Amino acid sequence: MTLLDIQDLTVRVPGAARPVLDSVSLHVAPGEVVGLVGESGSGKSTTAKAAIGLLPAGATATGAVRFEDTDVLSLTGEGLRAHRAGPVAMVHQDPRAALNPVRRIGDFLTERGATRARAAELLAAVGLSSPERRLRQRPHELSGGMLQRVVIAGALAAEPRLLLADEATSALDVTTQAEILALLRTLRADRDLGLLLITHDLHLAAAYCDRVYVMYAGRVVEERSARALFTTPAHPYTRGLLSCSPTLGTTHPLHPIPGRPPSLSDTFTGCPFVTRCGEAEENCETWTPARTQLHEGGTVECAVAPVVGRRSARRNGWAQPPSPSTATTEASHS
Ligand SMILES: Nc1ncnc2c1ncn2[C@@H]1O[C@H](COP(=O)(O)OP(=O)(O)OP(=O)(O)O)[C@@H](O)[C@H]1O
Repeated sequence: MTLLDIQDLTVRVPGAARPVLDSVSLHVAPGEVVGLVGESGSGKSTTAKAAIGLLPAGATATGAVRFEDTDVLSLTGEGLRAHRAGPVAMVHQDPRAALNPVRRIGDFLTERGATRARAAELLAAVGLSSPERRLRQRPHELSGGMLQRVVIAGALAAEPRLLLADEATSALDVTTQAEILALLRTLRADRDLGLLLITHDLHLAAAYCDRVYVMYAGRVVEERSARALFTTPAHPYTRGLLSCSPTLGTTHPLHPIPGRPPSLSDTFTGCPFVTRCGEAEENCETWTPARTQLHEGGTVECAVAPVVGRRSARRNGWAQPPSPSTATTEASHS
């Protein structure tokens, strides 16, 4: 069963030379923790917001966003409000932005439909001690980590089935970050909650998620189980992300990916990553890579990456094949 099912979602905004999202497909099942990873501007937040029917101003969308039996993109008015207030909840980076500084924590939770007793239960469920006392406190009396727990309690008030966490731990110190991520994992296990974890940190996603989608320039360039992504990353961009982010206990030098991600005014005829890729070949500038199914599950969108799981390092191929003399074409075309 799938909770959230996004199929070939393409989103365009006025004035942009290329789509913000380009044929994005993504799914989340109940009780699954799914990571969405990529540099700034790759389209992670736009993808997550599409799940609550929130598109950029003036945007046009093609493709489908389904939540259980609901066609999210066709929702309007009361139906859209009910969708956002009910089965899907979103938690952002800065908990202070979500909380009114002069209102008590109890007010924040009761405004979300919880009774006083239920509000105390929710605070206990997110690991806050002395919940009755917390209900009477104001945001400035709590630390950033405690406030993020309050915001998560507020998100749980409507018993959501999917939680979208958009850089929800990025502003916290590492210890608190680990505690909040552990809390989210506990909540998904206890409540069969689907969790979409948006982060720029691939190591963090690999540690906490079941599956991970890697986004670049509005496209999903790799989708794998977290373990496979971490041990045998297929896309040169994924490998670049792994080698430029530090991990505890390793001393190897970091290798930043050269250049910058493309802006919405940049267009490409071939692979969007070609100008930053150390493995690019001539055809990569001209031909769109095919989205290839990997044998052990998942997909990669790179023509020159070896197909993971095969004995021989054969190529994935192109959506539109270049001349037969220069590449092998055996991919399942997207
Ligand atoms: N309302 C909007 N109008 C125009 N462009 C937008 C709008 N919202 C997002 N964009 C553009 O779409 C692209 C993707 O943005 P998005 O916020 O989804 O990326 P992201 O991967 O979440 O980045 P970040 O990690 O910085 O939040 C960016 O180039 C951004 O500037």
